[in-house]
Amino acid sequence: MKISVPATSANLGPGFDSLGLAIAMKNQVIIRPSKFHSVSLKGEGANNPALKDNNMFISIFNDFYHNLAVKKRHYRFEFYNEIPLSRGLGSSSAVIVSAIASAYAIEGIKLEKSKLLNLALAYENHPDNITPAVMGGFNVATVQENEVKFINKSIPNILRAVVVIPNRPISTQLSRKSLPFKYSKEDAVFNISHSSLLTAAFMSEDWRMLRTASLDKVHQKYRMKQMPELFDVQKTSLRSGSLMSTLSGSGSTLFSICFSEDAKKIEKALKTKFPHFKVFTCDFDNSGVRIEI
Ligand SMILES: Nc1ncnc2c1ncn2[C@@H]1O[C@H](COP(=O)(O)OP(=O)(O)OP(=O)(O)O)[C@@H](O)[C@H]1O
Ligand SMILES: N[C@@H](CCO)C(=O)O
Repeated sequence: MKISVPATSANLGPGFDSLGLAIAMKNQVIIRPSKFHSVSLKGEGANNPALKDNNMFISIFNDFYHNLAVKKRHYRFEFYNEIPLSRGLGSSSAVIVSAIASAYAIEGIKLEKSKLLNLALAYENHPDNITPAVMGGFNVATVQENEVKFINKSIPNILRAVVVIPNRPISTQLSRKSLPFKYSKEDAVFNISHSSLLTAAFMSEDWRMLRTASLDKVHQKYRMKQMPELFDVQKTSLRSGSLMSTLSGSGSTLFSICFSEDAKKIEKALKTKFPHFKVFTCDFDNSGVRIEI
């Protein structure tokens, strides 16, 4: 059995804890019955001992498998990870979603995507990464009475993502602590109006509106101070033709959207100016989690 889950970029500027989309970069796990439990890791995190000894996937998988399995079996888990850890590309959401989906699929129990999403919420209480990880595409989501309420839309292939991944991680937990406890009414109104405009721009495919709509006063400036070079990455991307450029999730990745024909030019400008960062262009993912039995 093979499960794959896409990387995700959350917030998209003003949509803190609410907006997110999926890109065509994924983590995959192949699970086979085996005489003993065993784990192999390739790609991102392969040299991280914590992922071998105390793997978040295995612990979440076990939470579900022990309740669902009629007859417990051993498995070999082969992980092929493209999503870097703690860089704001939804690595934790991908693990949560794939672990829950795997436990159900291995027992042959059908799991609706909406139920998977609500189960994932117990492990990550903001829905902006888990929703695109499950659904793919662009998503607006909120949580009401422990349920994710969301609207999803596919992203057309006239657009591409340009991704800049710094060589240092930022932990989501620590990054959230750097944010203010209170905001002024002006900042709240600024983000509500921009987040609404951004959502309307995605729904109506008014891509020229993204540059204005993606401005934010709630989180980016506080977080990007930890890595001031990111302000320069953002400026360079916008000057080179991006439609929008925002901190991805809690960072440290800077995420830009552009018309497909502009992607190479923007990628080149960023690579030239920031040779120590990983820069690449990428398609969007409109499918979300995939299970192949
Ligand atoms: N492939 C993986 N296998 C096992 N655990 C992982 C894997 N990827 C991430 N994790 C777990 O998730 C943690 C990273 O979560 P964190 O929320 O800080 O970053 P992120 O999800 O990449 O960023 P963001 O939420 O801003 O998009 C890691 O420290 C590790 O515990
Ligand atoms: N909305 C979350 C995304 C990262 O998990 C944040 O900004 O902290």
